[in-house]
Amino acid sequence: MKLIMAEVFNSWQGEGGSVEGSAFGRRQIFVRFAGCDLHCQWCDSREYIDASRVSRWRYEVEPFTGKFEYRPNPAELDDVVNAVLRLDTGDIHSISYTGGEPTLQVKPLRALMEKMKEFGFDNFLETHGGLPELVKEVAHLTDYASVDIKDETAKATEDWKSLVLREVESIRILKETGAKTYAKLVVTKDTKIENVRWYAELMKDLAPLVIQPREPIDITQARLMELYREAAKIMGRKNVGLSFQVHKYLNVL
Ligand SMILES: C[S@@+](CC[C@H](N)C(=O)[O-])C[C@H]1O[C@@H](n2cnc3c(N)ncnc32)[C@H](O)[C@@H]1O
Ligand SMILES: Nc1nc2[nH]cc(C(=O)O)c2c(=O)[nH]1
Ligand code: SF4
Ligand SMILES: [Mg+2]
Repeated sequence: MKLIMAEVFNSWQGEGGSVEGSAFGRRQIFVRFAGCDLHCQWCDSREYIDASRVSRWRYEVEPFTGKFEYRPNPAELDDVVNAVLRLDTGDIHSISYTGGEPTLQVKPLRALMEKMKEFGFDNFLETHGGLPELVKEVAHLTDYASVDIKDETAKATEDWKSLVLREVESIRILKETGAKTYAKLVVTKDTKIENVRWYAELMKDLAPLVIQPREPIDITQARLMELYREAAKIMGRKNVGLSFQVHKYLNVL
C-alpha cells in the first residue's frame, strides 16, 4: 500500500496543555502526512498542504537528532512502518498522526494504525476533524485525539460554520468510540468573543477545549484570558485550558 508522506521524527508532544486527552510533554513518534483540503492562513506546515508538490518524504535516522534521510513519494507503507520502528526509544507514549491532514489518506492511515497497535503502541490522531465520515473509519483505532475547531479568523474554507459543525461531529464520533479526545481552538487577536461562545456551546458536555494562540502570537494575554473565561463560563471551569506550541520555543521538531 502506498501513501504520500511528509516526515517521520521522534520528539515530545508540544501542544495540548493539561486537559484530558492531551499528550503534552509525552514522547511520541510523529508521522506527518502530506496533503490538506483546508488552507488555514497561519498554517505552520504549509509546505505540505499541496501533496502533489511533496515529491519526497524524510525520516529521522537517529531519534531526536533532527538528522534525516529522504525517500521519494509515494511511500511504501512498510517503509513508513520501518521508519517508525527505528525511532522507538522505548519510552514512546503514542504515535502521533498529523499533517497535512492524515484522514484524507484514510486507507493507509488505518493500515498504519492497525500495524502500530499490533506492535503495542497507542495511536494519537491530530486532525482538523472536517471529514467525520473518514474519522469514523479510524475512530476504533484511535486512543487519543486532538481535533481542531477552526476559528473564523483561520479562513480555512469558504463555509466556516459548517466546517465547525463537522468538526464537532468528529469529536462526538471519537468520544462515542472511546477515544480520549479534546478540541483545540487556535485564536488570534481578531477572534470574536461571540464565536468563542458558539464553540463553547457546541462543546459543552462533549469534550474539553484548549485555547492555543496562533504563532507568532499577536493576541494579548488579557484578551486570551477573556476568551478563556467566556468558554469556561459556558463549558465549566474544569473543561477549558490553554495550550502553547512549546516545541517552537525550545527549538525541537
Ligand atoms: C499542522 S496541523 C495538522 C493537523 C490538522 N490538519 C489540523 O489542522 O488539526 C497540527 C496542529 O498545529 C496547529 N497549528 C498550525 N499552525 C499553527 C500556528 N501558526 N499557530 C498555532 N497553532 C498552529 C494546528 O491548529 C493543529 O492543531
Ligand atoms: N513537538 C511537536 N509537537 C507537535 N504537536 C502537534 C504538532 C503538529 O505539527 O501536528 C507537533 C509538532 O510538529 N511537533
Ligand atoms: S487544516 Fe491543519 S494542515 Fe491543513 S491548513 Fe489547517 S493547520 Fe494546516
Ligand atoms: Mg506543528
